[in-house]
This record gives sequence, structure tokens and C-alpha cells, in this order.
Amino acid sequence: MPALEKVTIIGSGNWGSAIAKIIGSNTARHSEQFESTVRQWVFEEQVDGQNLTDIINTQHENVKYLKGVALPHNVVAIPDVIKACEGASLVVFVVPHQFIHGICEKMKGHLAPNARAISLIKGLEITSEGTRLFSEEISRILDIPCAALSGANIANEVALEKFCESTIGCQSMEDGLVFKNLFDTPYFRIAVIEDHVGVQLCGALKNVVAVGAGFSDGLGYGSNTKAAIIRLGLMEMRKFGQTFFGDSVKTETFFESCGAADLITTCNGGRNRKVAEAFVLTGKPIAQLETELLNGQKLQGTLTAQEVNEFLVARKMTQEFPLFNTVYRIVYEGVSPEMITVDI
Ligand SMILES: NC(=O)C1=CN([C@@H]2O[C@H](COP(=O)(O)OP(=O)(O)OC[C@H]3O[C@@H](n4cnc5c(N)ncnc54)[C@H](O)[C@@H]3O)[C@@H](O)[C@H]2O)C=CC1
Ligand SMILES: O=C(CO)COP(=O)(O)O
Repeated sequence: MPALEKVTIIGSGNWGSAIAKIIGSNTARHSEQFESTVRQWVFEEQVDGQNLTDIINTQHENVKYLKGVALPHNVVAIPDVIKACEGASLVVFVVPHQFIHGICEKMKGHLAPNARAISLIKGLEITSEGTRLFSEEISRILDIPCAALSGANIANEVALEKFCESTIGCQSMEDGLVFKNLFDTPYFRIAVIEDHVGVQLCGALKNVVAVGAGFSDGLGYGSNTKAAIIRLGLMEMRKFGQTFFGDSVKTETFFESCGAADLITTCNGGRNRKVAEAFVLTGKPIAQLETELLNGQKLQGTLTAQEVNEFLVARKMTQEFPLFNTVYRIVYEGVSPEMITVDI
């Protein structure tokens, strides 16, 4: 009989906690394939004078990032990333994208020889030199294959077991199906496709569009305006993929949960939308609103807008992506939010 897979989750924010609930129940359910215990690396912090890891391990609840949701008892919170990942054969990365590099560097040399990873991160490594997917970054640093999972998955709703779908993009179907067993439940339905590039591009770029949708809400524009922003955003997402990743992004991927569906849910119920709306209503800086409104959770869309802009400026192509460009200029250059319907 093949050895049981040892699962480690890297991250314990809002989505990291919701996904820990699913993974913990699935490893217990599929005891022929997975070791029941799931180690979760938790960035240690104090909550009411107690370590967050101690709270999770005794109360089985992440009281800071997913309050009110019971976590399975087989999920064990560990503050030391090396202890959390030592000997792991399946690694689930679910941290805000700005933190991934430092974490991967510490994990080097500590995984099982056959380890495979999956990235749930919604963001892109974009610099003026080029773009890199986080699955590629993780593969490069740790020398292991890495798939991606992304979908219309607002964490709080998934944690309450409200039905939704999600997409796994992989290079090896064999690995994709192992991960499907780790994530799939009757209320979290997984499709596996061989387009790990498209899955991640959608997950990152839809956050920029959601910031634009939030501006529209803050200005009091209605559903038609938001629908236009969503449609134009989808077109720019596809154009970005076709222009910079060519045939490796499949058009059908935009019709999966990771594509149009995630764009719609994020533009209606996500944190990027919420903070962008408050930006218009209050005039406060984004960083201040992130602190005031999100209780330690992190925005991804404004950072991605900045990274995408740097990449497009280096190629003199900002005019070809008017929505991405306008979102950037509103957040970072003091351009009036009304321009969201003028310049796109
Ligand atoms: N929350 C959601 O509804 C969904 C989020 N995602 C994506 O999943 C990824 C992770 O998001 P969440 O779990 O929601 O995180 P979050 O937005 O709740 O971020 C907080 C997390 O960042 C950690 N953190 C703070 N400072 C840190 C540091 N210096 N080093 C390392 N970690 C630090 C905190 O401990 C906490 O675990 C993101 O890319 C996000 O876009 C994807 C689907 C749904
Ligand atoms: O990715 C998400 C839903 O699928 C969450 O989006 P926000 O980060 O805007 O909350």
C-alpha cells in the first residue's frame, strides 16, 4: 500500500482557516489516502494576551480571522514553519502574496522527497522584468511541482458551507486528482483543468477589477455600471493572458469558477470592493482603511494594480489596458474616482 500523504497548510488567515476546515474533514474522511492530522503553519500573534496558536489548539477556532467557525480537532496550529512542514508530502500555500518568498526560503530542504504543492494565493509576481506565477515561484524555490486552486470562494461563505465551485489548475492530472480528493466536498465542488496559468491569472487580475467595482459602488453608481466594469475587466484579463502568456491560457478557463464567477463574487462581496468603496466615501488612504476595516486581513488588489502597472509601463502598454490603468491612477496618483467610467 502506498504511504499516506502528510498534509501541511501554510497560512491561517481568513481563507487559510476556511480551507483548514475542509482539509481537516477530508483527511479524516479519506483515511486510505491521507494521514488524518493536518499541520497548519500559523503566523504567531497575540490575541487578548494569548498566542493565536494556543487558542486554535485549545478552542479549535481561529478567533481572529474566522470567528465563530469550528475547526476540526485534527488541524494542529504550529508557529514554527520548519516544524509545520518537516516531511510533508502535500503542501497547501494560502498566504497573502506579499509574504510567500520569505516563507518558502525557510522551508527549503524540509519536505518529503515526493512533495507536491498547491497555491491558493491570488496574486502575481510582477516586476518590470516580467511576470511569474506563484506556482512557478514555489516550484523554483522548493524544487517541487505546484498546482493552483482558485474560484468564486469568499471565505466566510465557504466556511458556512454555502454551495460554491472552485477550479484546480494543474500540469499533472495525477496530482490534480489527489488535490481534488483533499478539497472536494458536496458544498465545495472542484473541477480539475490543465491550465494552471489561466487559473492563477484570473485569481490575481480579478482583484484589480474588484477595486474598480468598489469605486463604482462608492460613487453610488448602479448595477449596470458595475456590470460594465465587470465585462470590461474580463476582457482586459483575457487580453493580458493572451498578450503575455499566449496559448498557455485557455479561453474556456474564463468560464470556470476561477474566471467569470470569481470576478462576479469579488466585485459584489469581496474585501477589495469594500475597501475601494470606503476610499471613495471617506477619502482616507487605502492602507489606513485596510487596517481599520479588515482586522489584520490583507488586500491583494491594490498591490496587484501597482505591480501590473509597473509591468505595463516598462512595455509602454498602459493605454491598452485602460481599466487596470485607471484603477492604478485613482489609487496611487490622486486621479478622481469618477474617471472609472470616463477613461475605460
Ligand atoms: N479571504 C478570502 O475570501 C479569500 C482569499 N483568497 C486568497 O488567499 C490568500 C490568503 O488570504 P487569507 O487567508 O484571506 O489571508 P488574510 O487576508 O486573512 O491575511 C492575513 C494573514 O496574513 C498573515 N500575516 C500577517 N503578517 C504576516 C507576515 N509578516 N508574514 C506572514 N504572514 C503574515 C496573518 O497571520 C494572517 O494569517 C490571498 O492571496 C487571498 O487573495 C482566496 C480566496 C478567498
Ligand atoms: O478571492 C476572493 C473570493 O473568491 C476574495 O476576494 P477579496 O480578497 O476581495 O475578499
